[in-house]
Amino acid sequence: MGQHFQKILVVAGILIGLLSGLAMLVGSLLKESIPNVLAPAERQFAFDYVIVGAGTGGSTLTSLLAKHSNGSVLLIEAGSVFGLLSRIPLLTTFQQKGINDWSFLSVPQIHSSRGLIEQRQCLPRGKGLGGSANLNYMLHFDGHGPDFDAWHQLHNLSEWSWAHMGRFMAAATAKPCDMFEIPRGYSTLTDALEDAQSQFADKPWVFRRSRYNIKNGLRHSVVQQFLQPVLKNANLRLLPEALVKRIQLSSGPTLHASSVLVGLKDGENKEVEFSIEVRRELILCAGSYQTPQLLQASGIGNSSTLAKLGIPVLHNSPLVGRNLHDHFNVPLFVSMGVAGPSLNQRTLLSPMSMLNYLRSGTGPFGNFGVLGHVASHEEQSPFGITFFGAGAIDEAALMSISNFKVAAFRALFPRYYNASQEGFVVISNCLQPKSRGSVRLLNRHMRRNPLIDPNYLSHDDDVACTIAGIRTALVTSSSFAQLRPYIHWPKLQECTNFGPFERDFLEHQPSDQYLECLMRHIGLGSHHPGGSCALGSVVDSQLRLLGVPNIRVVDASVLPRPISGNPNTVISAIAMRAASWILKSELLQEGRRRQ
Ligand SMILES: Cc1cc2nc3c(=O)[nH]c(=O)nc-3n(C[C@H](O)[C@H](O)[C@H](O)COP(=O)(O)OP(=O)(O)OC[C@H]3O[C@@H](n4cnc5c(N)ncnc54)[C@H](O)[C@@H]3O)c2cc1C
Repeated sequence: MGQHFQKILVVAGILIGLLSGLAMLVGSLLKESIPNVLAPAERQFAFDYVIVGAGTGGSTLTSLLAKHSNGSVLLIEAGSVFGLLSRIPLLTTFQQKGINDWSFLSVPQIHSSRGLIEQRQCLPRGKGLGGSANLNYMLHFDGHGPDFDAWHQLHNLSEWSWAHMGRFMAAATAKPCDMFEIPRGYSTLTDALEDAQSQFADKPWVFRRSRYNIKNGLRHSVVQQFLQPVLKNANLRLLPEALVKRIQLSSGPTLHASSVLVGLKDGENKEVEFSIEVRRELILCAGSYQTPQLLQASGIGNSSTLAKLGIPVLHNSPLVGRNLHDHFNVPLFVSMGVAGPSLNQRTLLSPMSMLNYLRSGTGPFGNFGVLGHVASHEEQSPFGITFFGAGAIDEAALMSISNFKVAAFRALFPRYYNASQEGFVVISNCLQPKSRGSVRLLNRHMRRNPLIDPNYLSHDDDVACTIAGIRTALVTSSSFAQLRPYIHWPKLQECTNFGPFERDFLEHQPSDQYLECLMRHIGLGSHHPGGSCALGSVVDSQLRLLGVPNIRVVDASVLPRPISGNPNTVISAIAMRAASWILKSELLQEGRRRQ
């Protein structure tokens, strides 16, 4: 039944894709071809700004430099364009493990992931224009002021306080008409969340219905918001399907990046390499895994680690690749005794669902199914709870993107075989996890994946904080009673020592030991990695690499601590902040030249 359901989803997706493709005008497809591609004859040119990676950070930054700078800009991206599938919100997970996903796997985890094959987590990352912003679940988060103030307090980074960053967040946020918000009354689950908001008004909890980067039923990512409008600007060139393999440094008055070595595959799949000269700045936007990979492969990192790998050290920067952080999610399935409607075969195959999507971009195909969130920002245990309105979870589809072992998947979703099930998934996490991992190299070849160790749950406080989220008891509160919910506490063989008996699951909350065991078996990474070239330790307060100031890092790797929510818009805001400094320094230089 599971595979049958997946086929139905794929067929429905293809149908909708074809029809909406036609309806959206052939023009939207034509836009997919990339203008201003760097011609072979232009490879000898020097560029004022060379930007590596066209993801969230890279696309946002490129748009501002292409618009406002007097210099030339080259954007180098390892992938090409994303297809139409990336734009249909509900079908976005079908891109994972495809050509637009780097499809990384973590190293085997020590403290978690015991229900996953080889204890390894899937770590999807977008590849192509838009990067992970075109692979992500499109959820928007307005930012949380105290996150930025904490950077300021802990690292003395006053330029990053909320007083400075608030307006950049506002500028990075799409206009309300370019977003989609789950409306009131969308389903019985959203009704229950509204009721819970009043019932728990005395708690320091923030309730919000999901807001998405979706416009007219289609993903509206940094590509549409920022990159597309500048693609034809005369000062911009793009180099797609090109991998930056090495940064070359020169000494001179100060140590600086002078060029990058680029590799691309020719028609016969042979590697062609050439160098591109950097005149002013090299800006790394390759994301939390590949920015530290590229730096280390180039000889910029911890000197003793690099020496052990036989990589000549160009610059000792001991903390490159350290401090990697990510949220860690614990999903629990809740079946309901009433109609949601939740995401299941019946809803998806209803002619009204398809009609609504084709007519107005609304209905279940027009969002990703996450309906709302609850966040508690208490200092001790800041936790988040996400409500994903899916009743029927397709086994083959989820297993392929989660790396679950069959037994773990079936314990988590015991009704996996019922494609018409009504229900939802409650996902708890710690908003400020303290566990820290690393990005290291196996060797210096950029076409080899780096060794990524998120080191989930290595800090015990993360366990306690996540348990606080699971124990909020929202689902068992009277606000949810109308749904006739039943929490399916997973009956994992490995956790039976801690698990209560069958009756106790109904009557009591399971013990902390059981919840911890569960978490260490079935918890999944959130795909929010950050911190591997952190502000204050690898880059200075203006994101310049300490010791090599004409290299700037503008992506999630600069986040010193996790973001208390979804990070995408924050990364765009960081890119805007970086652009303001770059443009200001241009103005200053010009002023000096004129004097
Ligand atoms: C499955 C998934 C779901 C998510 N859901 C959400 C969500 O709902 N809401 C939210 O806010 N966030 C979400 N995120 C997180 C968010 O999308 C990322 O945090 C954000 O996009 C990271 O931006 P970035 O600029 O750091 O890196 P990326 O966007 O990953 O960009 C890096 C780019 O660099 C390119 N690149 C890498 N190495 C090289 C090289 N050597 N040479 C040339 N190019 C290179 C890559 O191909 C890529 O395009 C999700 C992420 C994933 C993967």
